Amino acid sequence: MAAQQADRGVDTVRDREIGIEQDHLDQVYHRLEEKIHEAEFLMNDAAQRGQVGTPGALAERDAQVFRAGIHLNRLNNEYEDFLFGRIDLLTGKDGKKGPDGAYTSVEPSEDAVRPDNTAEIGETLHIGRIGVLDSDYAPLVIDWRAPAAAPFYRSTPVDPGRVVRRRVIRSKGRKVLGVEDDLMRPELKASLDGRELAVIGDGALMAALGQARSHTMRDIVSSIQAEQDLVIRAPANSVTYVEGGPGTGKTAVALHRAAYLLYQDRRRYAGGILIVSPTPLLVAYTEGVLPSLGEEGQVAIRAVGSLVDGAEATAYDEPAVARVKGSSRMLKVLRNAARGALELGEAPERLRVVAFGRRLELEADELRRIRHNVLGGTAPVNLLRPRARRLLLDALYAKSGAAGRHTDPELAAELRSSFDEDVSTEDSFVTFLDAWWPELTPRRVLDAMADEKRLSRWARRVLNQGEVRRLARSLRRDGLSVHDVALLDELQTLLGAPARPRRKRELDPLDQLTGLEELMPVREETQRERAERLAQERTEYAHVIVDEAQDLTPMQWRMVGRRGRHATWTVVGDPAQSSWPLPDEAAEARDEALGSRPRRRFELTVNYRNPAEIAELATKVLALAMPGMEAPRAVRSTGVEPRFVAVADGGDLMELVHQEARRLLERVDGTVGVVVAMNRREQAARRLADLGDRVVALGSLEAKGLEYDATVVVSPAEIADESTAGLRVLYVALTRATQQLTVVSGRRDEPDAEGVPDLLRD
Ligand SMILES: Nc1ncnc2c1ncn2[C@@H]1O[C@H](COP(=O)(O)OP(=O)(O)OP(=O)(O)O)[C@@H](O)[C@H]1O
Repeated sequence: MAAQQADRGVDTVRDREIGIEQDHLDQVYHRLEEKIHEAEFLMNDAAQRGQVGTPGALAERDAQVFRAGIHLNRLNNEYEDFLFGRIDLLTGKDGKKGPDGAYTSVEPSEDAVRPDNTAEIGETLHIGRIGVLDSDYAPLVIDWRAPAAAPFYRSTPVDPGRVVRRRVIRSKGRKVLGVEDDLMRPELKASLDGRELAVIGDGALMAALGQARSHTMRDIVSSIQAEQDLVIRAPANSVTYVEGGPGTGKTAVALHRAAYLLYQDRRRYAGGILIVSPTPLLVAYTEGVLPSLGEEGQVAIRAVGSLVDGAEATAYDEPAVARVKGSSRMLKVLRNAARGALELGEAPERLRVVAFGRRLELEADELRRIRHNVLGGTAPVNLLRPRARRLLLDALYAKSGAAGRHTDPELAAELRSSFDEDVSTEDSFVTFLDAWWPELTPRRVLDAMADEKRLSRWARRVLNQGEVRRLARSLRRDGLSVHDVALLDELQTLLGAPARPRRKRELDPLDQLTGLEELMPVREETQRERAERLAQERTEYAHVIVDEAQDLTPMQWRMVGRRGRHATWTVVGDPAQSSWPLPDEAAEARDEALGSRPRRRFELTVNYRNPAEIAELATKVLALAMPGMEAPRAVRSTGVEPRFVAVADGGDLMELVHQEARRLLERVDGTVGVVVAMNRREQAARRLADLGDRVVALGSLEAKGLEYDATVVVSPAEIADESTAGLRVLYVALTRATQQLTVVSGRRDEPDAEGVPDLLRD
């Protein structure tokens, strides 16, 4: 107690500054409560006068209620930092104000700084998750995405603009917990309200980076760095292409960009942003970030194995199979399969009908010719069925001898149409057509490819016998693999949509009255259901964000490309982390998906995740995997070197892994990830289950994009030897930890006396 009091005494400046921010936050909440009362009043008023109001007036009123409701919702969610930033600015060059009530000038006026290097703060802005105006329309909080908030992220001591002090405010619910300041113009003696500007703390970024990790990603809204901000706010009219090493914030930036785009042009992007993520684990890890930025239900985050309706693929193929399934060579095989699968209908050899009192027959070779003729173009197979039906009728009619019976065209046409009607309603014809030109589904064709003989025919001169055998075998397995999903999507295009019964939509009577189902917070369930329905029905998006883009195979690029044919794009990735072995082929498919839109390239260069000690070790693998490629610069160091342990002769590798995971659990507060080669993941999960849910066992391909306080990387050699891209996969595994890394080696790793495996020695 005494110590606490002493601390308080020392910290009077800090306390005073926290008090100032607390007063401001109180004002913000007070204002929001006022808005909510206003909204409630309006709501009652609207209810009372609902009978006489026009739908338009009701909509406007309800929209206001909705906006107030959203504020309330967000406040009630007790975000740790509803209000998180503040900038103190010099007076601007001109006196113009933007729509958010802040001055627009980026540069200080000429007389903002006096010759003796003193200055007055001309404007103070608070930055938060949403904008709030006071009753005189002066800004109490600026939305982080508004132009006026950009200097909070962009200003640096080298290029400070008008910013003198940049402050990060930490709060929980309605209580301000702390402040951290950065001075952008340390040479100035600036004052505010007659008092010298105080500077507290030593940087919010480091505080954020040092925090323990949980199973969900946090937003970085209070500490976005300048090079990241450039990407987040890049204009959306083209392709924003971002490369950066592990931990440079690519995923974080991609998610914040989605929120930014919605803020910029909600009408255009609402419900129409798709984020493609490599694994369901990464989806689960990241999906809380957008709600924490106030964006819920507007953006679809999908794993690449769940992009096709109804598919939830999580299984991985062995590398040799994945390599075939992902390759654009599959395109030819699938084309052949989509057409060849017509034989699955098992139609009789001949078609026999009776018309105009005569038996008419088409023989096998005639039928073959007709089918060949119908399939001549590139149209989807299912959509060719009417044409097939017509050509069959033509051939039968020709045989009937009726063609020359009338010279009068009208009579001839009448005869023909009565022939067509007779024949096409005849049971034998209907049954034959169903079997001869069956309606095909992608799943049915994919299943048909599991037959090795058939597949070998469809893959002639494209795949070799070994590839055919492995591919057919993998398709005989139960359930879909991640790579199968792109094949299904391709088949869907080749076959054309089968006629789907339209899903019945339950109508809410209020929806019909006002069209406000999106706006009413009280019917949140309906809103979410609607978003879900829209997401399911949607096949194209206004903006597509691809995370870990280096991993998309050519076939996956085609699938993703189809969802953004008219979209603008943000593509983030790191070639050094690619698990796809043929980068040139993927680049070609990517370029096709992105089309000829101009590209704006960005590079992220700072590693915010790994301490320098871990980054340095990973760089050794980078040098082997991608000689000449530069690693990002680690922003901090912990003084804790990676640890190496090797299993003793006759020892049990998983036992040692268990021991090491337990050791790390005691050393960190958050999560421990154990990364093993793919074929060990079930074994590892079983063995580590007793350590509780802070420990996660992962196959090497599942580690993509994730991070943990500490990681155990098990047998680098096993991971590196898994596939031809194995070294890059190992690089991913080694770059997941924010604090500590342990490398466990088996015999195959040829560890030296210190336990350092061959692959990680100098
Ligand atoms: N400006 C920032 N402020 C605070 N934390 C940050 C910032 N930028 C990145 N981080 C943190 O660094 C970590 C890595 O970020 P992220 O996962 O987005 O990187 P990445 O480039 O996608 O990495 P990888 O390529 O390895 O998947 C995350 O914990 C993220 O929150």
